[in-house]
Amino acid sequence: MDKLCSNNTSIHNLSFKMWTNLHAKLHQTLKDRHLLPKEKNLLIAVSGGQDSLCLLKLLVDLQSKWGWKIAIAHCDHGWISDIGMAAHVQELSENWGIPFYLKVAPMMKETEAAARKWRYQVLIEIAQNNGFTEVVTGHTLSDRAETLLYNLIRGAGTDGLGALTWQRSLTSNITLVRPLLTVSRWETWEFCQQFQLPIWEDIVNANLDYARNRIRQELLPYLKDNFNPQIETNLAQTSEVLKAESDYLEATAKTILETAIHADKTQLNRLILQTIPLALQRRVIRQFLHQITIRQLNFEQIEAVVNLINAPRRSRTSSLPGNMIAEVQEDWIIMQKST
Ligand SMILES: Nc1ncnc2c1ncn2[C@@H]1O[C@H](COP(=O)(O)OP(=O)(O)OP(=O)(O)O)[C@@H](O)[C@H]1O
Repeated sequence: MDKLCSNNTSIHNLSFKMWTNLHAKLHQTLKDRHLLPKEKNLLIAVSGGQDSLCLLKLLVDLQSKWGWKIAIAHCDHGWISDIGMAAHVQELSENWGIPFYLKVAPMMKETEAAARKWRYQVLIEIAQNNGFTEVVTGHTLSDRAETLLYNLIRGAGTDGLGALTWQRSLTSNITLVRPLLTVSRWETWEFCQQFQLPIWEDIVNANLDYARNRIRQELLPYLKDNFNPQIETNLAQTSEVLKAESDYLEATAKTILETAIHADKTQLNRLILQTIPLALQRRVIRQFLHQITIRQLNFEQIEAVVNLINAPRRSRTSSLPGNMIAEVQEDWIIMQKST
């Protein structure tokens, strides 16, 4: 279901146009990072929670300075816990006189991951069908810190630790933008209180069965109280640094892979790989294996192939996903089906 509602009646909440530190901070971030250029068509993803409401109010207040066209998108996952949420966001958009797009999931999404995947799909669809070039979300500095901890605990490498980025391409002409990555959840809450924004309390956020909620409500407060009051900011900054480093290493590895790979795409030249540092060897091997469609690799499997770079002739790995093995033949590491 796809629905557009627009209403240009009184914009009662928006008449209160006070300029706060958060307005100034966002305005400066947008100028410094060129995140949302002037005159763009912005589709703001609003769940109804404090972060996306804060984002919405800030962008609406900055709209006249930047000349954007703004609309709201809400995705209804069909969960019982979300009953009333879509109507709440729709009412807000009507009161504020902002065009509103609603998508309702045809079938209830069973997991958080499935819901997220569907959400991005439908946000792209709405943007594509209605000429929006930027999809904007309310992810905060606190989300960034939580994502870093979540991925660290799961054993992610540098790429996973720098996962939540300021922007990324959703399609060739639609960009996902997260302008609140230097704003904490505490700041968005205070802002919502100040402007009496009608926050929708998502009861799923209170469910401690979810690892993310335990990180937010138990682990981070513990680390804050017992280790470092600035932990959220520090983790978010670490994530920012790691993102730049992993981008650089990935791009360098890609260039090396292009010179080391054989024309038949199944062999890698060991002499070239022997001259580069271990950090790059691992990335070249991983990119190579991804290219030949071996994707779900664990640490040991990548290390087994990396070890072949300096191994004696005829060495080989044990079986890798996809029933493949890697074997040394002269100066080459060769991928083949295991027999
Ligand atoms: N049901 C929804 N409809 C529209 N936008 C949403 C919805 N849920 C979340 N969003 C957008 O995504 C942002 C992040 O929300 P949340 O942290 O709950 O999602 P997440 O699944 O953890 O994020 P990610 O997409 O990075 O995994 C919100 O600030 C909002 O902009």
